Amino acid sequence: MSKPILAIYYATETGNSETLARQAHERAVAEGQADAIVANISTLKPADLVSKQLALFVVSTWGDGEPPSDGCDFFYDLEKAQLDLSGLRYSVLGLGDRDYSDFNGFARKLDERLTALGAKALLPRAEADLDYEDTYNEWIGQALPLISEAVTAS
Ligand SMILES: Cc1cc2nc3c(=O)[nH]c(=O)nc-3n(C[C@H](O)[C@H](O)[C@H](O)COP(=O)(O)O)c2cc1C
Repeated sequence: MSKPILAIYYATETGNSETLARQAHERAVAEGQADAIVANISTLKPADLVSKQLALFVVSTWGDGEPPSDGCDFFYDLEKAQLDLSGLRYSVLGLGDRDYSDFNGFARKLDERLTALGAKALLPRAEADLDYEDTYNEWIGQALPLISEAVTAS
């Protein structure tokens, strides 16, 4: 199999998740993942994930535990899809607000669905509140060494 390329996807309504995903991408490139890509989740079809080996998802939650609008089509299709994602290692960072009853509901549903399709979590889902910087820094700080290890071992 070819060297894994890191793909970072974001789903956002007001841009916070995109900002963090782009920061994560810059940091990944600086730390050696030169071919890493960053993209809106709306550009992704669930079947595309079958051929991916490493992915990070930065997603917010809207409505009451729902995806932001750019994540709706992807997640609707992912819920219906019957795919073997056992070749994929991934992690989800959720952005939310603890004042909502379904805190980080979409991040949780996405994580659970990826696991149900056979994908393996590189590290547990992180759930950030409105002050998301510390949670983001801790999550990306843990994720990137694991990604480097996975690339080196492949
Ligand atoms: C109308 C509205 C609904 C929201 N619903 C939820 C929710 O159900 N659960 C949650 O954890 N956060 C909820 N949030 C908080 C957002 O997820 C949070 O502000 C996040 O940082 C937005 O990131 P984005 O700019 O990437 O969309 C909601 C915010 C608004 C304004």
